[in-house]
Amino acid sequence: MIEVENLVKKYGGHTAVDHLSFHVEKGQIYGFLGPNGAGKSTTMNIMTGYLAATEGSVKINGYDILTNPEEAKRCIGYLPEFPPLYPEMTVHEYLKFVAELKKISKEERKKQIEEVMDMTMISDVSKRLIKNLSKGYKQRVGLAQAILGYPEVIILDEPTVGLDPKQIIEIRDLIRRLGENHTVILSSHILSEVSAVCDHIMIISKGKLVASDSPEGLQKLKTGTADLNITVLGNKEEIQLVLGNITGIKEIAYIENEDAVEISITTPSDVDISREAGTALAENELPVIAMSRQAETLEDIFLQLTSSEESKDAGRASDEEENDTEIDENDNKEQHEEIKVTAEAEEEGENEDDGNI
Ligand SMILES: Nc1ncnc2c1ncn2[C@@H]1O[C@H](COP(=O)(O)OP(=O)(O)OP(=O)(O)O)[C@@H](O)[C@H]1O
Repeated sequence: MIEVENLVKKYGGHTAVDHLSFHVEKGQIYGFLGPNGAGKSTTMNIMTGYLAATEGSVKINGYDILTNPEEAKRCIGYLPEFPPLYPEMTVHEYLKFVAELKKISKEERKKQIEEVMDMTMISDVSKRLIKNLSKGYKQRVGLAQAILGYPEVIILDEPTVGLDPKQIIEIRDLIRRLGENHTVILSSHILSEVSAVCDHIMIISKGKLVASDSPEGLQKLKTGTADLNITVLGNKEEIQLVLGNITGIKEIAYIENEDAVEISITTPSDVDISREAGTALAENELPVIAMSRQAETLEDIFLQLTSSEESKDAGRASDEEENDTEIDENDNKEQHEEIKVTAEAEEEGENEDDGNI
């Protein structure tokens, strides 16, 4: 359904997307996960035809986004990180305008606008000016415009960013429902977000794909170990003798302080020796003054896969600003022109301007 091959995007001297390849199959929810600056928005902007790639290709249902943009774009609904909303329009006017841009037939338009407003729960604000809506409602309007025309693929860039917990749950539910009839790709820098809704997770770091699997498959990347840290009053030799009788320890290290010893123990994640170790040390009059156990989580895997790249990213923004090119503006030109041509959206209904929602 979507084939991304060897995608590269360079901003001046900086490579934001670095030979990225992946395929997206029909009818699944995909999560594009990566820390800030990993290249998620850039990739989505290229996939949706907002931005030109430096190298590589994107095919949507067999249509190349560069050479067959109209056919390819018809298959996609896109909610960018900053949705192109028109603050002076009412919600209904805006959706009507988008429906026209998407060339939805006049007969279909009214029905579809009502359906998407219903799905995104914005019918009650249809006559409000967009500028007076809260962030959560604006996001829903952005989603509604992406769904209009019922494209096969819906691409959502950080759809829950800036929303409150209740709104996040509502948007997640909506994404799950969308996943029943559409292929959905969403980006996020929060692991819990993608694991909550996605069938498949692609982890991107510094423009490269570092993992691609189901949430269950990613669990298998765990090293399968747990760390137990114990601080004991006593001497190292005595402690070594006591702990030497306990089975299940993979690795053990001791740091001697003045009158205490800090012990770091690694065990398989399904082996918990904390009770046995605590009891044995106490029975041998070796008081335990601190103990903590930590099993590896999916977060740890995400951090391991991405953190080595992150420090290199620090401070890059300023260099990039200097090197920035005009490419983006030119890429967006086509869209702006398209909007200008059809910007005579008809007035409909009253512009109720009665406060924030
Ligand atoms: N127009 C631009 N000019 C120069 N550098 C850019 C431009 N747009 C993005 N970048 C850089 O490219 C890299 C990838 O940015 P991108 O916005 O795609 O990342 P992201 O994963 O979506 O991050 P975020 O979650 O913060 O939006 C970053 O280092 C960013 O600073």
